[in-house]
Amino acid sequence: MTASPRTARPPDGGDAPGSAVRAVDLRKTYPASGPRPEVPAVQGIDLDVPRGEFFGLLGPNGAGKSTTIGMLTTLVVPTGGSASVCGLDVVKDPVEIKRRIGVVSQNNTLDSDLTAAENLEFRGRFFGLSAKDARRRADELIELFGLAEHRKGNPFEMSGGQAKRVMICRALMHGPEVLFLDEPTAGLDPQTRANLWDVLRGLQQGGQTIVLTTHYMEEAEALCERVAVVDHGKVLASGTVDELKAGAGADTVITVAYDADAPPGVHALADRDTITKVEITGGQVRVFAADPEGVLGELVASGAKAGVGVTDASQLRPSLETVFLTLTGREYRE
Ligand SMILES: Nc1ncnc2c1ncn2[C@@H]1O[C@H](COP(=O)(O)OP(=O)(O)OP(=O)(O)O)[C@@H](O)[C@H]1O
Repeated sequence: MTASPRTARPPDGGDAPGSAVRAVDLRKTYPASGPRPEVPAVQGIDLDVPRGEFFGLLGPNGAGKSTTIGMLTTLVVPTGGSASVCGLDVVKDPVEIKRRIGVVSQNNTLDSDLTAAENLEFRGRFFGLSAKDARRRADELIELFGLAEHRKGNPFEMSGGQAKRVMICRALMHGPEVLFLDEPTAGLDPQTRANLWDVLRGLQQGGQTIVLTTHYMEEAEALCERVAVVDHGKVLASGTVDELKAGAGADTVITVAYDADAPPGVHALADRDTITKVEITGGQVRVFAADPEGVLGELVASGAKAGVGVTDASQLRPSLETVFLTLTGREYRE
């Protein structure tokens, strides 16, 4: 399916120059509450998303992605730095920004008293469309998103994927300049996720600027033109997926777990030109290699020579996962 709602471009209808989203040293510290200390959820994030781009904030749970999206969509008040959306300041112009953006949150926030179509029409009316225009726009989106069979359905009796499509339609009712999606495919099965990816790709091909958060590496790789990798409230690296892979995560990462301390032979690997680094933690050895040929075999052979068995082994080719490993020294956990 190719979704390209007509009104999803900037209001001037063209390739408006400039940023759709900008953040400079953006910060949010949630205050202490009772025994809970304050939480520095976002600790100085810089972003610059041009119009028309598909941009992703990628990071594990708790990295600060939702808080960042919350500030950009004016729901969370920053405690430091600044941010603008469509050239408008998120603190000074929240009402005007809300007119210019669409937001799809993680949870189903559709109105259970209304059908799918009524949810859309209600949103259209809220944004000032006449009843006739709201119905026409809702029909158009329902058709585009393959929801015709569900137009009279209750949004809480639909599958997760169908409800998410209705939420995306609702967010598009007023032709927003920027569409924000917070973890749009979290909890969906792989087939439904792939279908939603097609929907989102179609939207972007129609000119829609999209900012999404995800903790799925493969989602960011599949959809985003540029990605910011976030962890502990900070951007660790940003760029196109290829740039990121060619930079921090250019190596293949070979990890071997032994059933005892790493055998002495593995230290020698670090001297080789094609090996960037070797990390040894107890019985685990992780080798970052520009050329991985033969490395895994050598790690197994070193173990056998020292009478140490291998309990686990993996080899990751350069990907966002190796980028994350290289940047943080930690494996990426969803
Ligand atoms: N309202 C709040 N009050 C206090 N702490 C919060 C609040 N909202 C989030 N946090 C904390 O801020 C940190 C960042 O959370 P945030 O939800 O922004 O991360 P995330 O990357 O979106 O993770 P997830 O995908 O799990 O939502 C976490 O430690 C979280 O517990």
